[in-house]
Amino acid sequence: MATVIDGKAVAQTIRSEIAEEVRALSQKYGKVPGLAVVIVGSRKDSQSYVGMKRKACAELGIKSFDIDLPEQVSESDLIKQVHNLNANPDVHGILVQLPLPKHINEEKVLSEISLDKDVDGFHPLNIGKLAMKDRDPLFLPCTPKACIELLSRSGVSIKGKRAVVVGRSNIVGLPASLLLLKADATVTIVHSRTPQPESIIREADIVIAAAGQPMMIKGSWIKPGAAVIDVGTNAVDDPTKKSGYRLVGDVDFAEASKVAGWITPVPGGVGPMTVTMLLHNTLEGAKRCFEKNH
Ligand SMILES: Nc1nc(=O)c2c([nH]1)NC[C@@H]1CN(c3ccc(C(=O)N[C@@H](CCC(=O)O)C(=O)O)cc3)C=[N+]21
Repeated sequence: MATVIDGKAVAQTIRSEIAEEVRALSQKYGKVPGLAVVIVGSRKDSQSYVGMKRKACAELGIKSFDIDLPEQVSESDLIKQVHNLNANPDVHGILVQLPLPKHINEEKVLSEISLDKDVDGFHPLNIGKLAMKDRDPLFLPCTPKACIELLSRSGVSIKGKRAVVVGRSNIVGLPASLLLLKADATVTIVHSRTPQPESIIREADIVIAAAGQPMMIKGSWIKPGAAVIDVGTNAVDDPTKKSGYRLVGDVDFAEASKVAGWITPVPGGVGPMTVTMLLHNTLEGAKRCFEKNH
């Protein structure tokens, strides 16, 4: 039976560490870290994620700046908001919740975020640095950073291991594979056009599942003893729930947990850690800013 990695508990531990550092900064400089969370439109999932982020800020003593824009906002008005936040000295991190409405060019908006406030790590330059040897981006993208942190806090070493990332999205699969590579794993990415992904996944000591396909990874696909990090957050219909749905990962947890050495659950695995890494990035950004101006 696998050790189930309790993402909520690890996140809580890190959150108390962050809260402690926020108190220390506030004593030393008389200022607290600030995070701007920008949301466009009213997608229910985005509203819920943004709500979690703002609530977590409040709990840790980080000041949150809430920018809520209508679905029809123009690209140039959104960029104006980003420029305002870039210029605001009380804001140390800027997050533009994705996905954006179709009429807005996502890459263009993300490129306007000041590099030293890019707490999502989505600025093309930060991603470029992530892809290069011996270059360090100012911020690591939150979900990939959450995956690595969960492995290291569970005592799973990465160096020399075979890692397979399932999915190649800009926000998870691709940066996660780059981070694993930086940590000296031998990395393979499998995706929707890979024939027989199971035969490749079976060779992995570390699996990061980020395909967005409910329970696609079966227990028989997992190498015995492997570490399985499940990034999937898929809502599936469940009439027994008051909400009418429940969240499942990309991994068939019931099967895989019998084979794996470590596994993260959904919910309660990577999700709470993603938000925590955002807060951690905000703290880092604020620290760099306070030290520079001191
Ligand atoms: N600019 C930007 N940055 C992001 O980091 C970003 C984004 N856009 N767009 C959407 C994705 C998704 N995402 C999640 C965050 C927390 C949970 C999370 O905490 N999930 C809980 C469950 C929450 C529930 O019950 O609904 C859990 O897994 O336990 C999940 C998903 C961040 N994203």
